[in-house]
Amino acid sequence: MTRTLSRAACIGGGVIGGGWIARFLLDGTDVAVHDPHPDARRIIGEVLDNARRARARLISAPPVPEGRLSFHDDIAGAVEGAEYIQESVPERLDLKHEVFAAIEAAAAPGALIGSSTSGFKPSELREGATHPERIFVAHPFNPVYLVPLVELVGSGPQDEAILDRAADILARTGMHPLKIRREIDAHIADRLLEAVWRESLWLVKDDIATTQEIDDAIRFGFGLRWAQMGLFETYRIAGGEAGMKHFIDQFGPALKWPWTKLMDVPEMTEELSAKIAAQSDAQSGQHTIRELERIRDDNLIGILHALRANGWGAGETLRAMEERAFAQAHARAAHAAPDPAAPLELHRAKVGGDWLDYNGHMTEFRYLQVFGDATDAFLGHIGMDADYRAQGLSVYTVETHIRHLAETGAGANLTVRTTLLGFDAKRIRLHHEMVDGAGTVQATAEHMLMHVDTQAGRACPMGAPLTERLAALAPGQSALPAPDHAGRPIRDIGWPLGEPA
Ligand SMILES: NC(=O)C1=CN([C@@H]2O[C@H](COP(=O)(O)OP(=O)(O)OC[C@H]3O[C@@H](n4cnc5c(N)ncnc54)[C@H](O)[C@@H]3O)[C@@H](O)[C@H]2O)C=CC1
Ligand SMILES: C[N+](C)(C)CC(=O)CC(=O)[O-]
Repeated sequence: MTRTLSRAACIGGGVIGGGWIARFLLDGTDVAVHDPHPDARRIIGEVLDNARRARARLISAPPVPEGRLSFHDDIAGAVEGAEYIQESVPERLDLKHEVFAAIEAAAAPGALIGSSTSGFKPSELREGATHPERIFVAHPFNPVYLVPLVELVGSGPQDEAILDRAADILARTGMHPLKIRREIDAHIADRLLEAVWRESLWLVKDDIATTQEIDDAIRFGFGLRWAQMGLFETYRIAGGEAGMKHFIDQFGPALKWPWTKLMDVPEMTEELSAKIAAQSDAQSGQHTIRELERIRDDNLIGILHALRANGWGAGETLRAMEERAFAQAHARAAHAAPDPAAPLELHRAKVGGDWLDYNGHMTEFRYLQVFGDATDAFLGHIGMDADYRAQGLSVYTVETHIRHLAETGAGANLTVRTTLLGFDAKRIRLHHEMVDGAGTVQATAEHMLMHVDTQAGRACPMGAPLTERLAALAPGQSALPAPDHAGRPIRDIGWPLGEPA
C-alpha cells in the first residue's frame, strides 16, 4: 500500500489554499495552516464542510480517517516538520518572494515547496531564494478537492527529480499531475482559459452577449465535450472519417478570418467591471457562493462518476483514488486483527444523500454495493488483493440473497459483520449482516463465490495461501450460530386466483 503524506503545510487558506487543505486533510494528512485573515478559520471550516460532503458522494470506499488540522500565527510554526508545503497567497510576486523567504528559513531541508501561482514562472518565483531548486509550480484547479489536474512546472531538465517527487505525492492524494516541459507564463491550462476569458469580455463589452448567454454557449455546448475529450480528440471526430487532416483543411482558413480579437484586452474600466458584475448578479445572485459551490460539486461528481463508469479521462484518476481508499480500508481492518471467533467487522459505509430512492430509503443497488464492498474487504482479509488478481485469479459471485429488514435512511453509519459459512476447493459461502450505528440490523446478504481463472474463464481451485487463511478462520467461524435464514430461498406465495394458464 502506498504511504500517505504525513504532514503538509498550507500557506494561504483562501479559495485555493482552502481546497488544498481539504484535499490533504481528507486524505489522512496532518495539515498546518498559516493565513493572517481574521476569518480564516471560519472560511476554511466552510470549505471543509463542502469538501467532506463532496468526498462522501464521490467515493464509496470507507472514508480515510482525517488528518489533524492546526492553525499557526506564523509561517515558521506552520512549515516546521512538513514534508510538503503549498503556497497559495495572492498572485503578487513581491508577496510570494516574502513568503518563500519565511518558508525557507524554517522548512526542513528536504521539504518540497509548491506554488499555486496561476501565471508566474518558477524562475520568477525563485528569485532571491536560498535553495531555489526546492521551489516549483504546482498549479491546481478550483475546487482543488475535486478537480484532479495539477500542473507541475520547473525551470528546466535539472528539476525532473523534484517534479517526480511532487508528482508521486500529489498522485497519492488522487490528483493527476501534468508535468510541463518548459516554463512559460500561465503554464498550459490558464493560457487556454485566458483566451476564452478575454474573448468573453469583448462579447460583454460590445453588447453581443450577456454573461448568462456566454455561459449557456459553453455549458449547453462545447463545455460538455471538453470534460471528456478535450480539444484535439473532439476536432479529430469533427473531421469525419478523414479525421484531423480534413478538419484542418476545412477550418484552417477560418483562423485567418476575424473570428477572434484575442490579441487585444478590453480595458477593464469601472463601467465594464460594473456591467459584468451586474449581469453576473442577475444570472446567479439568487444563490450564495457556498450554494453555488455545492451545485458545482454535485455536477462535477456526476460527471466524474460517468467518466469512471466508462473508464475514461478523469474517471480513471477517480478509479485509482477509490481503489487506493479501499486498499487502505482493508489494510486498516486487517491491521485491527478482528477476532476470528466473532463476525468479522471489515467494512463500514455511510449512506449518502444521493443513495436514496423515491421512498426516502437507501435504494436497492446500494445494498448490493455495500455488501459487495464487504465481500471485497473479506477477500482482502484472506489475501485476495490486487496483486493476487494480477495473476489472473479472482472470484466471481454466482448467487446472492439479500433481505431488507429496516428503512435505512440518509446519513446512517453502516457496519457490515461478515461470517464465513463454509468453503471448499473452489467456493466460499459468506453471510453479511448490515447494522446501523445503534446496532439495528438493516439487511442481510448471503453470497456464493466461485474461484476462477480469469484468463481461461472457468472455475479453478484456490491455492494454498488462500485455503490456509480460510482454514485458520474455520474453527471460530463454524462455531458461530448459523443464521436461521441461511440457505433459505424466497418463499413461494402461490397464485390467489389459481395457477395462471
Ligand atoms: N482562484 C482561483 O481560481 C485560482 C487561483 N490560483 C492561485 O492560487 C493563489 C491564491 O489565489 P486564491 O486562493 O484565489 O486567492 P484568495 O484571495 O482567495 O486567497 C489568498 C489567501 O492568502 C492569504 N494571505 C495573504 N497574505 C498572506 C501571507 N503573507 N501568508 C499567508 N497567507 C496570506 C489571504 O488572507 C487569503 O486567505 C494565487 O497564486 C492564484 O493565482 C490557482 C488556481 C485557481
Ligand atoms: C482565473 N485563474 C487564472 C485564477 C484560474 C486558474 O488558475 C485555474 C482555474 O481553477 O480555473
